[in-house]
Amino acid sequence: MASRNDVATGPGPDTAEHADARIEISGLTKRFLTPAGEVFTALQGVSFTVEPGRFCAVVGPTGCGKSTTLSMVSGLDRPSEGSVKVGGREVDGITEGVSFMFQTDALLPWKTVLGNVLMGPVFRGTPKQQAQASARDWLRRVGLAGFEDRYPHQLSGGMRKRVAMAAALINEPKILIMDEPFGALDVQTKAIMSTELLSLWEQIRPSVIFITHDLDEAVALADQVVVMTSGPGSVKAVFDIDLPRPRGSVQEIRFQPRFIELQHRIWDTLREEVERAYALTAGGTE
Ligand SMILES: Nc1ncnc2c1ncn2[C@@H]1O[C@H](COP(=O)(O)OP(=O)(O)OP(=O)(O)O)[C@@H](O)[C@H]1O
Repeated sequence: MASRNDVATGPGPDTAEHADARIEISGLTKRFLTPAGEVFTALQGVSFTVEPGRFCAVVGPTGCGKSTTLSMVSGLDRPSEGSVKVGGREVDGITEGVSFMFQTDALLPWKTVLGNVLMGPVFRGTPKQQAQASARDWLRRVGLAGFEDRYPHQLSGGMRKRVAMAAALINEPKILIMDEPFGALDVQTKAIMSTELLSLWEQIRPSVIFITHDLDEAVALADQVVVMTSGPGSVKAVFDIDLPRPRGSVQEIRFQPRFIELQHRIWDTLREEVERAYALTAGGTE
C-alpha cells in the first residue's frame, strides 16, 4: 500500500485507497441554548462534500456558523440534526487522522520548537529518536532548520505559524482542519505562508476544510469554495475553482484573468450575505 507521500498531485485523487478521507456533511443543524434559556439556531441544514485530497475553503459572514461546522467535523461537538461522515463513518467523537490549525497558535510555551513538533508522533507511540528525526525534517521543510531549540516566544508570528504547520503536517493527516490559520498575520507574511501551505499540502494531499474571511485567499488555495448564508448558516452556493495546480505563488495567481473572474462571481454571491449580517448586527432591518 502506498504511503500518503505517494499520493498523486492532481486534484481530488478519488480512489478507494483515499476514500477514508472523504468528508460528507449532510443536513447539519445546530441549536444552542442561550443563557436566557432560548433556543438559538446557528446552523440550518448545511450539506456539502469534500472529496478525498481536495482543498475546500468555506467563506461566509461573521457569525454564520463556520467554526461551529468545523467543531462537528472534528468531533468536538455533536449536531442537533444531520450528520458528518468521514470515510463513510459517522463522526461521534474525536476523529482519527485529523490535524488542526487555528488563528491562535496552539503551541506549548514551555516546549522548544522541536519539542512542540515532535509531540504528535510521540503521542502516537513513535520512538523518540524517530520522532525527533521526523520533527527535524519537518522543521527543515517549513524553513526553520536551525531554530529547533528556540521557544515560541522567541519567534515571529510567521515563524510560529511555520511551527504550527510542521506540528499539524508531521502527523500526515488524512484531514486538515484550518480555522483562519493566517488571519492574524500581516498581508505579506500571509501570502508567503499560504504559498508554503499549498506546496506542503501538495506533498501530502489531506482533504482540507479551510475557513477564511479573505475571499482572495479562498480562491487562490482551494479546489472548491463553499459560500454560507448569514445566520442561521446554510450553504448558499459551492463554486469549483478550476485554476491549474500546482498553483505556485499565491501573490501571482491573483493577477490571472480566471482568478479575477472567479473572485468576482463568488463575491457577487457573498456580498448580499455579508451586508445582511452587517445590517442585523448593526441593529438594522433586512
Ligand atoms: N456554545 C455556544 N452557545 C451559544 N451560541 C453559540 C455557541 N457557539 C457559537 N454560538 C453562536 O453560533 C453562531 C455561529 O458561531 P460561529 O463561531 O460558528 O460563527 P463563525 O461563522 O465561525 O463566525 P466568525 O466568522 O465571526 O468567526 C454565532 O451567533 C455564535 O454566537
